Amino acid sequence: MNSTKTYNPQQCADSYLAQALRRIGASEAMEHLLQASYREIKFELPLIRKDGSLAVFHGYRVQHNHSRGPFKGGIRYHPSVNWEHSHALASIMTWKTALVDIPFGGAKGGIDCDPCALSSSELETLTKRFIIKLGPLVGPDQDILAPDMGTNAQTMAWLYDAYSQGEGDEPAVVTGKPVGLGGSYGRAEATGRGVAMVAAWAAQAEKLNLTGATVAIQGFGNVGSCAARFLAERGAKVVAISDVRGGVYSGDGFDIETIVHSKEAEEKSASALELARKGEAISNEELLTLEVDLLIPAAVGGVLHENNADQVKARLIVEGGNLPTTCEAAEIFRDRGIPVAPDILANAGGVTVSYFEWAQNLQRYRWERETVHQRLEKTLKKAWDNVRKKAEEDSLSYREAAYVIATGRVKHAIELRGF
Ligand SMILES: NC(=O)C1=CN([C@@H]2O[C@H](COP(=O)(O)OP(=O)(O)OC[C@H]3O[C@@H](n4cnc5c(N)ncnc54)[C@H](OP(=O)(O)O)[C@@H]3O)[C@@H](O)[C@H]2O)C=CC1
Ligand SMILES: O=C(O)CCC(=O)C(=O)O
Repeated sequence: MNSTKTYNPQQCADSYLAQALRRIGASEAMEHLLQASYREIKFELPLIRKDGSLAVFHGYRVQHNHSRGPFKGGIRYHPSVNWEHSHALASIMTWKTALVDIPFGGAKGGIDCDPCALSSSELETLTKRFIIKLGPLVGPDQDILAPDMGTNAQTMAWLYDAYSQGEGDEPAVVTGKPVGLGGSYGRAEATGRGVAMVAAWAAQAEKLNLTGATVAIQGFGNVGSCAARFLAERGAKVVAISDVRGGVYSGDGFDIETIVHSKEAEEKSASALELARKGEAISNEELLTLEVDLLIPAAVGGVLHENNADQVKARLIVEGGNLPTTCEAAEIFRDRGIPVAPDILANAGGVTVSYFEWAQNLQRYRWERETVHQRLEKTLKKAWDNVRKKAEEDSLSYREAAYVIATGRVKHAIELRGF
């Protein structure tokens, strides 16, 4: 579905970084420092499968930068997880937390497994071993874990439990936990909620009326489905959705609430696509080039690349997923005048509410749901206003402006701390 053979997430992240550092006048030595990770951890994860066979998976955690606060970022369970992906995703966490101005650095990692092919008890064992192997390198003041692709609130509960066995009860080591176990109201849907907010502000800036605007969303997991719900609430018409198997299209728009809240979906006995039965089958590649107002890639990286960017017909792209656009495609969109709200802004709602969860855990005090929503909106709006202003003042794309702001803040923090 994408140019995975040529997609190099690290090259992509480094290229966005290098452009920004040139703009802020950083030295080559500073560029080297900001590209490199602080620490990279890789380990074997043996697992005796239900049938008695031995499987060996690999765990990764890349701690990229902690100049502005403890390392922070998600854990991904997907066969594609490797050092290269973890490093690229960790570095963009550093820029994301800096852009929304929360007191964290950046990290990422995960396990190279297909979670759908493992039983719940196998996943629990693997997850608990993962955090035990990380030992003292994680903790509420060291590195705070969170969900990403293939992981969820249950995974976070297992991580919390395993960490607390050795360290005493410590919910702040991981965010995105179930609300009944120290999780924050609003974290589960925060990323998609933030995507919808940024989409609304960007649409307004680009003179695109969101009411009745057509939307195509690639990936209908946590981020994609929540973005769909909140955009539908704002009057947009979600005409295409997809999962790993492919997509569905309906010119009339899908009833997102029904799909998301249907009994089958909750029981996970049917995919979103099976539930959207009235749709016409399309491929994931076709979804990206539909004639829509708004395109939201909310699955894997590198799906918008040099071979399809010319065919994209959307008027606005909002990056729900991480690194969905290669640097070549970003240039094509820039030349074609298609605005892109970049991942480090558009999907920063998740880590923002993770910060709120961490703060609540440290205070041992739960905030009201409304407080979380209001503070999320305030944080993202400030970041959006800064990005828009910088883009206008310096004739930059939204991504270029976001990187200039974020990298400038991290560089400043490093300089203040000293070497
Ligand atoms: N969860 C979060 O809070 C945050 C997530 N993100 C990013 O958002 C993206 C999605 O994450 P999230 O929603 O949490 O993950 P989920 O695992 O909840 O959902 C992923 C979705 O993408 C689909 N998918 C997987 N592979 C492909 C593919 N090759 N082509 C098309 N669709 C595919 C999955 O289909 P199926 O279910 O059939 O496998 C599923 O619908 C990732 O890039 C992640 O890094 C960013 C910020 C925060
Ligand atoms: O909530 C978090 O801490 C991190 C979420 C994440 O992994 C991301 O923003 O890509």
